[in-house]
Amino acid sequence: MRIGHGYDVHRLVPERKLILGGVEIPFELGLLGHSDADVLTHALMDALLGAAGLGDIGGAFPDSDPAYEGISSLLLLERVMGMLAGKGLRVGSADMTILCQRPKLAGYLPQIRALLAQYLGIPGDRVNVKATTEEGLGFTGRGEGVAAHAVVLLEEDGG
Ligand SMILES: Nc1ccn([C@@H]2O[C@H](COP(=O)(O)O)[C@@H](O)[C@H]2O)c(=O)n1
Ligand SMILES: C[C@@]1(CO)OP(=O)(O)OP(=O)(O)OC[C@H]1O
Repeated sequence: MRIGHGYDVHRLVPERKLILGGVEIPFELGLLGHSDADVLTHALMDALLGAAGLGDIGGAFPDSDPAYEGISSLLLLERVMGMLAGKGLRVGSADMTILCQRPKLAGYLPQIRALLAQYLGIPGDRVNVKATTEEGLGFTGRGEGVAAHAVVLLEEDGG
């Protein structure tokens, strides 16, 4: 069994979409990035790559490469899952936390969880997605950005 942790931050700005775990959330601001800036999926991919000993998303999908401009992070997650399969690894479970002052995310978490479980190839009860504010403190508290943490367990095929 292998464990991995991922963390990512993206800035909230006008005229961008707010996409978290592949789900578009209606809000007046969205996340800035080279890709779709889906901070939750980025943290998840970093946890998966970390557990597999495969580095990080910046190494796998450089933000200097125009091929990734505006790309859906779910497509990148699909590629990460292919990299894990190539090493004989599958996901056991995943737990994630989104740090976000606004908007309220509770109503979207079940949809995000179901979608990510599908991409991870595991039942929904092996995936958990939580949201918390940071009580108005720091950059997430001021609404300047959204951060996400992810922890995953990987299992070896046949293990
Ligand atoms: N953007 C957010 C942040 C939090 N929630 C939900 O509210 C609960 C309480 O949050 P605290 O930061 O006060 O602990 C939290 O457990 C989430 O369920 C949310 O929906 N959206
Ligand atoms: C996802 C990638 C893809 O180019 O771009 P960004 O959206 O800028 O996101 P970041 O979290 O900075 O990770 C780097 C890149 O891998």
